[in-house]
Amino acid sequence: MDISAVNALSYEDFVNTFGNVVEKCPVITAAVWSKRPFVSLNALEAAISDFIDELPKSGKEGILRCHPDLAGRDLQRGTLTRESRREQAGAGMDALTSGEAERMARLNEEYKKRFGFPFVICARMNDKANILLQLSERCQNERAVERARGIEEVKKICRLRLQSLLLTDGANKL
Ligand SMILES: NC(=O)N[C@H]1NC(=O)NC1=O
Repeated sequence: MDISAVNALSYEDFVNTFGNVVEKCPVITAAVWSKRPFVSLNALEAAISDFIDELPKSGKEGILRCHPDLAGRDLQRGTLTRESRREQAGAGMDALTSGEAERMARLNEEYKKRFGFPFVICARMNDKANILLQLSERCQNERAVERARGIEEVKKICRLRLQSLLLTDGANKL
């Protein structure tokens, strides 16, 4: 799908296609539809990024709270979104040893208790060892630092999801 095809989409098709580029936040996609026409993939990405940046702290934290834990309950129950399932599997989150799984669960809980939102990291840009290391290190940060850091990671996840849709299988859907 090229950018002119994206610009020609009705809001229904636009939200159906891009509604999960920010995990479980289709309202962001629905909002940026009105910013068409986009000159490029980068422009669409920038519109999403600007929308997120303009949100108050509570909105940014709300976006983080829409993300499933890594190797958490949704993965175990098979209730992850398709995108998240692929990302988590790619980083080996579905194949942790029992020791790694226990450590991940303990650190995820510690992180959520400290900040009130989950640890978010772009799984496609990290491996298992690095995710565990980052999780333990980032537990030590201040809330404002982690809010900003988590949002940076959301934007990386968004970019890779947009690229997957525009450069590969998205083209076959329209
Ligand atoms: N919690 C968290 O980081 N979740 C995710 N990261 C990612 O790349 N996909 C996710 O679902």
